[in-house]
Amino acid sequence: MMSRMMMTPCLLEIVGLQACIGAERRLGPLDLRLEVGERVALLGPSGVGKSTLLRLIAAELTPQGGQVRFEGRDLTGWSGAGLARRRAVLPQSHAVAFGLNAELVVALGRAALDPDPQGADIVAEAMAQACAGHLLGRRFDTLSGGEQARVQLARVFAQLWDVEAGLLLVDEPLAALDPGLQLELMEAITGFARMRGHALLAVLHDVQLALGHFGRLWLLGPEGGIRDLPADAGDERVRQALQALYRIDFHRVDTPDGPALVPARHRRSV
Ligand SMILES: Nc1ncnc2c1ncn2[C@@H]1O[C@H](COP(=O)(O)OP(=O)(O)OP(=O)(O)O)[C@@H](O)[C@H]1O
Repeated sequence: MMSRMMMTPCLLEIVGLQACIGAERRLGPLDLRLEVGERVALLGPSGVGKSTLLRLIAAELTPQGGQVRFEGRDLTGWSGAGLARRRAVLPQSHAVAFGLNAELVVALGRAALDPDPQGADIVAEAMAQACAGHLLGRRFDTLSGGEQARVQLARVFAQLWDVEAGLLLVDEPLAALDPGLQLELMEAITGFARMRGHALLAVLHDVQLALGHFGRLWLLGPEGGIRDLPADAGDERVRQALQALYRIDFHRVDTPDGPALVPARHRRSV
């Protein structure tokens, strides 16, 4: 793996990226790198600009300054179809045409790809992998929030099903799910990415999921800068940085799964 990563150019390179956040705040300038197969959780307080950054990386927004390079090429040099073959985006909210059934929504993930006789099988397998196999034939707009989230996850799985070393961008993919399903889908997402060598960048609010399933944390603060730290609950720098970010204390506790950071009941005074 190491020799492959040394030979492969950086998957995603963010150089001096700047953007507006609402009317008054700015994001950046940011300099960040994501290598092939890496897993990074993007954390920060609500409204700080996480989705905005993800949309800049997805080429859905244009920066005010700087560059996002994907596979060595500025995003402005990619066609929509070219990007769709190499990276998939799961946004925080989805608008879906009235009346589509679940497998049609999943098949939309492959709409920009060449026609494939295996397409229907891939859709069914992607739904199974996203714990949505039982929703085949159901109308999307009759599904619960958690069921819709699984179908949308299956859509991005279908898009990158037969791609290697691509990029998966997901924005709060587990927000509408119960704790058991959160864990199951977190493992489905990381397992899917690991098997194909995809890099994964996920906006999350759950610190424990971020620490347990990712290699690095990008901590986005209200001043528009990012701290890049290992996703290691045993690292005191991580505890300190999370405390400053969310303005709460975190207790470090030992669990059978290793160290964990648990929010304290009192608010931090400074
Ligand atoms: N289209 C838009 N027009 C105006 N303001 C916007 C727009 N999109 C986002 N914003 C503002 O930019 C700021 C950052 O929004 P963003 O969705 O990136 O934050 P976030 O960190 O992802 O938040 P959350 O954790 O609550 O999802 C917010 O104040 C938001 O109101």
